Amino acid sequence: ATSSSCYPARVVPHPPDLIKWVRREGGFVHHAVKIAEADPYGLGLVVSEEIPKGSDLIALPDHLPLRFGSLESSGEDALEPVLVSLARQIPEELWAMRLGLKLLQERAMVGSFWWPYISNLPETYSVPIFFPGEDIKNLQYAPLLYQVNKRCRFLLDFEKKVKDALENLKPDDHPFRGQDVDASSLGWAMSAVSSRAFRLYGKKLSDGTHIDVPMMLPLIDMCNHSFNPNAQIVQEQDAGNPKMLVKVVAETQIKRGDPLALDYGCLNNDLFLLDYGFVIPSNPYDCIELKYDGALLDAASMAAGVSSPNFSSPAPWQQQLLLQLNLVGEAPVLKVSASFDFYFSPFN
Ligand SMILES: C[S@@+](CC[C@H](N)C(=O)[O-])C[C@H]1O[C@@H](n2cnc3c(N)ncnc32)[C@H](O)[C@@H]1O
Repeated sequence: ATSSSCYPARVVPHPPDLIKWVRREGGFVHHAVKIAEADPYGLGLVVSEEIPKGSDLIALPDHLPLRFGSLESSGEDALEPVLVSLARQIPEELWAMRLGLKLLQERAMVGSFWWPYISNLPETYSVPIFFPGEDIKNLQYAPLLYQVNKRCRFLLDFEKKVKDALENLKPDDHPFRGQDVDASSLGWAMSAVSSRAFRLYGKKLSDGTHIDVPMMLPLIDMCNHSFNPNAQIVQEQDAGNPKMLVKVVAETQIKRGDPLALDYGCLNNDLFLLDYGFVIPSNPYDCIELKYDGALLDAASMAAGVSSPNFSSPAPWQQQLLLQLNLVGEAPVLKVSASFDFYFSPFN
């Protein structure tokens, strides 16, 4: 993923100017903020003059973020029943697919309000669900392979559910305007969301709290990631106006020509690769999961020519040590952070 540095094609070859669209829709974009090629990260935002710390860089009024909407709502923002029923079949951990359904619906709709945004999205994503089979195998690391396979299986199953749900619908009731939706378009939508959406405060509840809502933030999502960001997302509520304004504010002074960078979160490289299609060299949040699998270790030892390895029936003192190291027992997984020097050999 780190080596896939080519400029990503967009949904259409010459999409409309996103900055103009945001301004026309009542948003604010600092005059020095520009979209530019940010090799090797695709497109990005850069500044054309020095910007002081604390300056507003972008502000989006409440109607610009793309959200899924409430599954329970029956008001004017009510979703089509078929979309609600499909969304309910998506496991919580794959929340990106839910918002992905809305994205596909808007992509299929002629004259969609979000077309200027959607047409600027990358046409393809470098996430592992799109890797050729051989490359998936070459990931080698079991916990990551498990997640990739789970996502691929989900997409194939979900394709069938979507096709069944749409089979006998009248054209007017069809959420994707009669367009075919398959595992590949579902994967595109899920990846577009997982690599670009932010979880922000949704509407205020009656008890004053907010629920987290994933949303796609036009233009703001052109910012690439850094663990040393120079910008951050801020949500503001005007007095007397329940609607939220989502802003990007300069967290440091930004020099002319610098890219704008947001921190996507304290994620390990598995999550970066699965959701965003890139990894961070020397990621301080990276970790690996170890699991003691006696049978597998015996097989590997025999293949390596070790005589009577006996990993699957450790002596009581060895069993005790394995328990202490959390390598066997109730939760037999040991997470090891990449930032620590690690040396482990239970039988030495
Ligand atoms: C929210 S989008 C940012 C805009 C994106 N570069 C574009 O062309 O539309 C996130 C995507 O940008 C790229 N990206 C962002 N930060 C990166 C980084 N630090 N290293 C490599 N790729 C990065 C990855 O392709 C990621 O999925």
